[in-house]
Amino acid sequence: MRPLLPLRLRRAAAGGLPRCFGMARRGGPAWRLSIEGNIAVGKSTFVRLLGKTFPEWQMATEPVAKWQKVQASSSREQTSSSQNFGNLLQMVYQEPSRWSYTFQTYSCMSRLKAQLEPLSEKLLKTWDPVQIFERSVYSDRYIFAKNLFELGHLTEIEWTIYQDLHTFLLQEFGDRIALHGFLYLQATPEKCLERLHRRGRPEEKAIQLEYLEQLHTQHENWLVKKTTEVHFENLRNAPVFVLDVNNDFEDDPAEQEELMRKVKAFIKTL
Ligand SMILES: Nc1ncnc2c1ncn2[C@@H]1O[C@H](COP(=O)(O)OP(=O)(O)O)[C@@H](O)[C@H]1O
Ligand SMILES: Nc1nc2c(ncn2[C@H]2C[C@H](O)[C@@H](COP(=O)(O)O)O2)c(=O)[nH]1
Repeated sequence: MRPLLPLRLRRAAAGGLPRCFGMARRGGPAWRLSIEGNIAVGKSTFVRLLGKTFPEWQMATEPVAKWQKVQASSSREQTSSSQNFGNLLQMVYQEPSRWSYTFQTYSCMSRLKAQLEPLSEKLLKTWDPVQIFERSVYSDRYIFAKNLFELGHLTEIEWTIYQDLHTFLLQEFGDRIALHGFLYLQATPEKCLERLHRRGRPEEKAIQLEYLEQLHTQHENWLVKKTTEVHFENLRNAPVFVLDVNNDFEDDPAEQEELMRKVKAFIKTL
């Protein structure tokens, strides 16, 4: 593991003034936060609310549609009718032992690409730019891949190769993919199951409460209890802000305002 400067100093070295100097600035390095949380806890809904409240911020949503329709990369020569290789999300739920390694490789790559996206023109003109990511390369490993290994859907050799690849890629990309903090949307597994049923994504029909309980425990161990062994210094020290989203805030403007106020206050502490 390469030694890293504390994030504030790295931001300063990269040309932007860290907030501890108390000055807003335009176009400097952005604050980069990931929204984490269980399946159907409300991450996409929350990201939409952030987008509405802070239209100048840049949002990277989780590329679920890409996992539902895997296609060859567009950088190669393309015909107008791109070939569809299948619904990997459905495949991993139907046959987890066969498809978990493939899924984690693909999801990790898509998260890596999202975290490498440059700042948009709009964000470059913004005072105190903020980039929001729906999940991260870290939840890929410390929530999903870890859980699939513990369930026996990733073999020892697959888990070893995945971790080796993950560590290598994250070290290679270093600061370019660094995050300054995490917003953990927390709700009971029962509440998540209720919302999952309400959303009605066909691939998720067979998900049982037990799976959401396992993922809930993985989130708590990583982000709250900090008992998950992590392999990146900057991750160990990254601030985590826990937001209780058990309440139905979708139709409650006061609750929405309070949540947005908390996010702004969290960013001020970074
Ligand atoms: N706070 C909330 N209160 C009530 N319903 C919610 C809330 N957040 C999300 N939902 C609903 O729950 C379902 C899952 O939300 P979604 O944002 O897609 O979750 P995620 O992105 O975490 O998987 C959607 O039908 C959404 O409308
Ligand atoms: N096996 C994995 N499944 C994953 C991963 N990331 C997301 N998912 C699944 C969970 C949901 O069914 C769907 C979208 O997630 P939301 O929580 O946004 O609804 O994709 C993963 O890394 N591995």
